[in-house]
Amino acid sequence: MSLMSLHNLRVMRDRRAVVNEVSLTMEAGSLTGLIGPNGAGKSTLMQAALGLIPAMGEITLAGHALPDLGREARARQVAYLPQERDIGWPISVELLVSLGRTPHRRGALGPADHTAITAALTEMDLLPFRHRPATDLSGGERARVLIARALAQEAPLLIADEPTAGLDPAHQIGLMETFQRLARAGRGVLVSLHDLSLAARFCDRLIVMQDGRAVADGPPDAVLTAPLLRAVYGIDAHIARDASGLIVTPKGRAT
Ligand SMILES: Nc1ncnc2c1ncn2[C@@H]1O[C@H](COP(=O)(O)OP(=O)(O)OP(=O)(O)O)[C@@H](O)[C@H]1O
Repeated sequence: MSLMSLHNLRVMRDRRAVVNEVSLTMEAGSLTGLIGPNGAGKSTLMQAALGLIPAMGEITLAGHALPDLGREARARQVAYLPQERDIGWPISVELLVSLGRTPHRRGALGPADHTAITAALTEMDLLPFRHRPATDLSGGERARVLIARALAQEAPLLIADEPTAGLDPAHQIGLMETFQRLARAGRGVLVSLHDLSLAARFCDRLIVMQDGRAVADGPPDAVLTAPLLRAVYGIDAHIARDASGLIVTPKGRAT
């Protein structure tokens, strides 16, 4: 059974289809990158798949039609990292990460909750910050706190919208390694990215969006070709390969 399945998903904004008849499935064990230019519809697709905005089409989570699942059941099935990195209140890093456990508990935090919170803080390199107000951290550190909250949720599917934005190179690579580990442990991860080399190196599947449509879907080697990059992004790119995978370097705008 797939973790998530979208069939003919369509989202209208100002009478324009910004997600247009997209069908896809997310399987356990897959780290899937969602790529495409600004405005292609990546964030809208993610929000619609989670039921956060109105959409037409069918959305299934773990075999259940999305409308049949309550908020908690959805949150046990899928964790979401939005593109916005706002943290509204000066609560501690640890307390904020503990909110990821909300769908799993009725009362006080139990041993499984504490284990998940500590694991998420460790994974995101945040143990030294755990007692600090989350609002006092740098932009990249705050991003890691919100990622840790999503990891603490321990949902079978993680949907992350540009999670590497604002992270330094070491933490970008560390985060993609975390996602890769989660996928290898049997979870599904859908992540939108603008760094094509990161996408190529770590994802086992790439879905390319352009003008609301999914125009390519497959392994990075098959998807990231010079003609596709020219057609979708309007760039000429140098595509090379080393031991770690494809390296995609934009050279300039296509003429
Ligand atoms: N609330 C809204 N009202 C009207 N149009 C919107 C709204 N939100 C998004 N859009 C439009 O929908 C389209 C898709 O936006 P979306 O945020 O999904 O793109 P994206 O692929 O995530 O882009 P980016 O890479 O810049 O984050 C864009 O043209 C955007 O202007």
